[in-house]
Parts: sequence; structure tokens; C-alpha cells
Amino acid sequence: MAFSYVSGVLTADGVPLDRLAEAVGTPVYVYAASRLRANYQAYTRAFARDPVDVCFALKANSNQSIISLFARLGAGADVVSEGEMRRALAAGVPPEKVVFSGVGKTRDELAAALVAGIHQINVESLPELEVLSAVATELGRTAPVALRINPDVDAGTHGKIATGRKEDKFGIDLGHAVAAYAKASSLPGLAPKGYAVHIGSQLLNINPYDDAYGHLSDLVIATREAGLKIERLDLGGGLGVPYKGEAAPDHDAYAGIVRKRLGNLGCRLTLEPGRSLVGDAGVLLARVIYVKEGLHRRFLIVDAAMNDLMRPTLYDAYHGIRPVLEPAAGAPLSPMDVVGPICETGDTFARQRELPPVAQGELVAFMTAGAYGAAMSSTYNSRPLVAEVLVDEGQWAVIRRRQTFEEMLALDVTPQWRHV
Ligand SMILES: Cc1ncc(COP(=O)(O)O)c(C=O)c1O
Ligand SMILES: N[C@@H](CCCC[NH3+])C(=O)O
Repeated sequence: MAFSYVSGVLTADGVPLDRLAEAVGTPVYVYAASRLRANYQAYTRAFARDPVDVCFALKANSNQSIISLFARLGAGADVVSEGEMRRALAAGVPPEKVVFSGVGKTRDELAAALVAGIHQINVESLPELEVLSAVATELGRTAPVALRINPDVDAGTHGKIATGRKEDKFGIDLGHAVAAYAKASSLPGLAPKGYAVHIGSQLLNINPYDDAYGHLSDLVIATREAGLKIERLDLGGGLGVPYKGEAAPDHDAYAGIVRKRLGNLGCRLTLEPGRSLVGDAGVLLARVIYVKEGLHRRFLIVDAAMNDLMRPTLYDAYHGIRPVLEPAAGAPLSPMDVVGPICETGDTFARQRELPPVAQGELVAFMTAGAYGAAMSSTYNSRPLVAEVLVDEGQWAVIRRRQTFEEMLALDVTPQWRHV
């Protein structure tokens, strides 16, 4: 267990979290390297028979130490902006292991990807195909392209993170895919390699993959029948993690679906997991500022807020909350609203959560916060970006230092206008 109580204190890979909080301050994200590695190995083990390229989706956690930990294990990177591409390259991911996804890549981003010589650009529309062709021709380069298709499959996940339904903005409609692929083959500067699909995030039930990959398989056959060459398939990410004790999706069963649907097409396969690599490897540590006993509610007011971890506000997401000091056996539970200091009612981590007694000044950990936590944080309410710490075999290091107030203020510019 990456996070467990040892001698009455919650630890990350054996390092007591109260010690880390003393040293680094709160709020702070803490990641356990053992869990990161185990999560990566769950993929390599499940796909040992038919190896796939695993490209870590940086959007889930874009800290360079995390990226480079995965890169050292052999991972590539799935990026969705020039910033993410730069992070991947700076962290040591070779360009030939980088894929670039996203519906709205700009000319500049496409040019940067071509100059970097990345493995693949996943194109999501005909206008993007035209622009990529023009940019590649101008630069005298050939763009390795996969067309992202929209299979019209409901991933059965939260509506805001389902990406494969026909009304979603992502991908090229299945019905247009062969024509789009033919178009890509006819445009200068493009080398079409295959298709990509990503139906959504936080899938605990893997059956929708069966549907999506079935459509993909049919599409490969139809495309080949049209005389076009397909050599790669990018299957996206999306495997979920248990936030509330649900059963985790089984990597072997997922690999079984991939093998059954796509195994005999002779294509090189890429996966783009994000959350399932980092989600349960991180916690957000916060300190209780006040316990407010209202007439109607007890509020635990902590020093982390929606700007640090926005998933509860944005998706009503559930994160487990554990006191860092282990509650006494049989400690009574009572309902509390766990909230941050931000001036919005939505700045609420949990409503009426049954928790053991927690006092002012104590530490709590928001569990399963390694994915889409720090990566989605902001400085709302002028709260500096928090620190991140990596624990590895008893050692720990700050892998992102806390932003200073000076740094936060430094980007603002006051115009030197003359006023009459
Ligand atoms: C194109 C693409 N690939 C991969 C991912 C990673 O998804 P997840 O973190 O659910 O594995 C996403 C985000 O959902 C995505 O949009
Ligand atoms: N940000 C989302 C996941 C988005 C996936 C991006 N394609 C979450 O926290 O659950």
C-alpha cells in the first residue's frame, strides 16, 4: 500500500506525511513512486504478449519528475499543447515517442510538432488536415498523421469527460472517416499512418471499449478495401480508478478486448493512459484552519481549496478524506462539510461526509488526487500554486516548489499611461 498508517501516522511509501507537511508546508501534493511504477507495470504486464506503446497523457499530471519517471520505464507522452510537448521533451521523452492530440491545435503548435519531429499528430478535423498540410509543406517536412475518429460510443462516464459521443466536439465522424483518410493521402506534406480514438475518461466499466474498438476494426477493413494503408492505431486512454472503493478495471480484461478486436490487423498499437497511471499515486495534504460548529452544519475549513483540487467543484467528484493521525479504533464518525477558504459555495470538497473527530491544526489527506489535481490547479483568489513532493524508497524531494507571492504578482503589468 503506497499510503497507509504506520505507527499511527499516514505515510507515503513509509515516509510520514506529518513530517513532509512540517518541512514543505501545506497544501502540498505528495506522490508515491512505488505506486507510479506499479501502475505503469500493470500495462506492460497485461500487454506483455503483444507489446504496445504506452504514451502517458500528460494532462493528468504534467510534473516533469513524474514524466521522466515514466520515460525511464519506457513510456512516451500524449500531449495536447505546445506547453505539454515542451514538458515531455524537457523531461527526456524522445520525440519519436510523442503523440500530439487535441481538437484545436494552432498553426504554431503544428509547426513546433513538425520541427521537433514527433511520432504522430492526431488530427481531428478536415480544416486541421488542410492547415497541417500547408504548414508541413512550408517547412519542407512530412507530418505523420493519425485521424482521430468519433465512434459515437457512450463511455458511460461523467458527461463532462465523455468524448466519443456523436455530439461531442472530438474526432471525425465515423461516416466521414474513410473519405478523410483518402483526403489525407492526397494532400502534400502528410503521411497518414492510421486512426486514433479516445472515448472518455474514468471508465470503470470497460465494455464501451469493446464497441469502440469494434467500430475501429471495421473502419480499418473499410479503409484498406479503399486501397489505403493503415499501419498504426492509437486507442486513447480512459481506464478509471476507484475513488470510492469501486472495483478497478482489470488491465488483463482490457488487453483481452484490444487483442480480440484489433489483434489481427497487423497494426502497431498505442495507448494514452493518464489517470490510471497517476490517480491513486497522489494525495493532497491540507491542514485544518478552523472547525466551525454551525447550528445546521459542522464545517471543516482546510487550507486547500478548489483552486488546488478542482475536481469536486467541477464534477461533484468524490475524494476520500483521511486524517493524517490515525483515528483511534472505534472513534465515532459524524457528518462534516469539508470546505476551502475560497469565496464560493462551490469550494466544497465533501458534504456531510462521515469523519472521525478532526481538530483545528490537524492534517488531512485528500486521497486519489494524483490525476487532474495539480495539473488543473490555478491561482484563483490569488492563492499561489502549491508544492509537489515525490517520495521514492524512503527518500523524498520537492518536485515543484510552492509559487511565491512575488512570482504570482510578477506577471501583472501596470500600463504607464498618462492621465489627464
Ligand atoms: C486524447 C486523450 N488521450 C488520453 C487521455 C487520458 O485519459 P485518462 O486520464 O482518462 O486515461 C485523454 C483525456 O481524457 C484524452 O483526451
Ligand atoms: N479533468 C478530468 C478528466 C479529463 C480528461 C481529459 N480528456 C477529471 O478530473 O476527471
